[in-house]
Amino acid sequence: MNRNDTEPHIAHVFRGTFVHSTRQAPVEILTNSLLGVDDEGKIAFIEKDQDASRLSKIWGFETSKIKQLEQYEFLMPGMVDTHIHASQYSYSGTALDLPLLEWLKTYTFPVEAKYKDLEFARNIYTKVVRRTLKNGTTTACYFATIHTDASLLLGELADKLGQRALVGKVCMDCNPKVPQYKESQDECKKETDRFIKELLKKKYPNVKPVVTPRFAPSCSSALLSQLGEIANNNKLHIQSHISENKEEVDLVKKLFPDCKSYTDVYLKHNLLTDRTVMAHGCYLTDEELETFHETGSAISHCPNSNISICSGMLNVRNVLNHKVKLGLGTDVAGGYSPSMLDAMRRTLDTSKALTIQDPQHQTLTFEEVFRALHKCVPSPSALSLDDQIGNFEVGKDFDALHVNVCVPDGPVDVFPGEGPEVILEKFLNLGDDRNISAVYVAGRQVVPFPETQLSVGTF
Ligand SMILES: O=c1[nH]c(=O)c2nc[nH]c2[nH]1
Ligand SMILES: [Zn+2]
Repeated sequence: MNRNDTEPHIAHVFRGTFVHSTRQAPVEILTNSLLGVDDEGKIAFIEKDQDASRLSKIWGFETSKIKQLEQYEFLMPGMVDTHIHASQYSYSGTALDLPLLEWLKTYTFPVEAKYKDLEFARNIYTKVVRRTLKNGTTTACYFATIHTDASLLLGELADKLGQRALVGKVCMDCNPKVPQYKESQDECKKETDRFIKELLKKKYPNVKPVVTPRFAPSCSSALLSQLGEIANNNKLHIQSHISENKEEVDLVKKLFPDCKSYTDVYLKHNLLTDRTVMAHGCYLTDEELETFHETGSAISHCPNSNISICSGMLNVRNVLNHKVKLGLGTDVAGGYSPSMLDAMRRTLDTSKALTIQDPQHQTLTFEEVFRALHKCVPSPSALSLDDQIGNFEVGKDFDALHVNVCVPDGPVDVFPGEGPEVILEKFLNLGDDRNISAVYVAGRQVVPFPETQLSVGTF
């Protein structure tokens, strides 16, 4: 068959093992298969077929260009961090000794205030995008700070380094404990409008704005309403925090006495939509989870943070039983690790801790958590990007990790007779960035970093 010049051409063909989630199965492993990516970065074919010459004729590629994956190598979809504070990356791994509200006042707000300085912002934002990409995060849902220009810079860096991202300029007009770190309601509205307009004007293919009220305690009711209106008028994503710790839940009750729950605060301000991602949710009641289900809003489970600053333990099984969309988040820097593999492990640990407390609790399986790593079907994904990413279906963007479980001096040992299921489980439980040989976003190889990007910032 002759292919028309206007049709996409094949940019990459891989042969070997591909692991992903489908509507039917949380883990599907295809061995001895071929996966082709076109020059628009989309998956052109994935076939369990040794007949490369037939496919090469149909698609017009040379079989000599096929990249062969070896015994301990596989491709899996890129991981999606549904909640990460790019602005807190500089102190990740430290400052984990206070509960949420004290932690915000003591560590977080003073650091975030520094992002007025664009050179400071450039250095940290470059590092967080690179670190997360290297660890296999192909999509990140970022909180920046209240500063519009630094938030735009984060979008520019994600685009340049090749990460898919939702970027949020943080909105907060109440901060009695650190009053110098906030804006007026009017500034929040104007700056959010400017942020959205300028970011969209850049036409970055994979970087979009997300409307970001920090959380109910730092926003007036008037600001929440305005942000709901902006998000709904422009069909934008929304991100915030909800029910992370008990003191915060009590504070919200006092601040919003007319709302029957924390969820009701966001519902009343039109902030719960099928493009909303709320982080934590440890103390949501069944009734609140029903509201999440009805509105199509998602929860970002951030287990490292939940444990590190002693916030609580989200019962993910209960969330799934309510058919609420669920993603995983690192929540750097309340969570100390920027790695989504860590988020997966902490998710399993928390689920097991809940089973220790209550043997009736149905522990999550590693397969279920694997699905949550890249937000796949059956329910629309936490970030509602399912038609575009999440697995290796034909037509989706090729966001993928090339994993090699057996690298010299790596963290994983393999033994004879171990098949792809074992190799996958070992990578998920024991692997790290040394096992991620390459990262692709929309077909573009973004890790290893190109030589031109090897030098980073000044400090
Ligand atoms: O873990 C968190 N990190 C934050 O920065 C934050 N702000 C409000 N609530 C929060 N929770
Ligand atoms: Zn957070």
